[in-house]
Amino acid sequence: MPAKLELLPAVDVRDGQAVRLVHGESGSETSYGSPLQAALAWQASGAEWLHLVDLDAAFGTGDNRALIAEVAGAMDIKVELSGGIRDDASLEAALATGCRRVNLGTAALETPEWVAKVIALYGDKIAVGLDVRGTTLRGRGWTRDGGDLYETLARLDSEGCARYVVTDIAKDGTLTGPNLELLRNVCAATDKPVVASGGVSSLDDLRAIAELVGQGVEGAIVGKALYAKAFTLEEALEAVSR
Ligand SMILES: O=C(O)c1ccccc1NCC(=O)[C@H](O)[C@H](O)COP(=O)(O)O
Repeated sequence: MPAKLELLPAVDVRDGQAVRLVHGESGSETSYGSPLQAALAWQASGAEWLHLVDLDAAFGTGDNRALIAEVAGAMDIKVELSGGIRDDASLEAALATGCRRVNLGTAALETPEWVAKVIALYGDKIAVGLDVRGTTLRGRGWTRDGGDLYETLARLDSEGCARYVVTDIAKDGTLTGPNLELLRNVCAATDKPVVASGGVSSLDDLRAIAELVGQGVEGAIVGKALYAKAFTLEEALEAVSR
């Protein structure tokens, strides 16, 4: 029997606040208060993972490094850390938070040699975020084109990348449902586990993603739907339990 789908509630941090964006666009923020309170609430609701994003570091508008370290340090659950991790210093700071793994995005597009090096050094502590519009990757906080999804995926696979976090930017923060076709296509192109991100709006969306576990989907990140109270995390965990 395939494993159950892992759920990763999201805490995206901008200017010290937990926020959700629409299509990842800077300026489209809705604020949801303290990132630490949000993370503690997801943990108390039974989450096994937290997806924690430093949006300022992703956009190059500063960083929330101290706050991110405080939130990650307060968690008993596994943390996946994303946003602006592009060189040795930012990677070391991210790993020093005690997070279970980091997502590299822009670096995989702009400094492939460095990414190959850290994949070899850190193994499954490194995931790569494949953030796409259509099949074109986007970097620098999703603001710049960065090449073809499937060419980059083949390169990263050949370098031993352990896992991919796949986001359809057109869906992200919109509550319009995940891009299941994209997930199926990426799973068909790699043997490595895939974490789905962007667009989850309902328990049925989560059940539909869970149907793809046998094809290689390991987890689903859920942001806006939880903050908008479309369902509770407890309901979501129950919906994907087997
Ligand atoms: O992860 C990043 O580095 C990032 C960079 C720029 C804009 C957004 C970014 N991440 C957003 C997320 O990871 C969301 O939390 C996630 O896709 C949840 O989406 P949704 O369920 O649609 O709110």
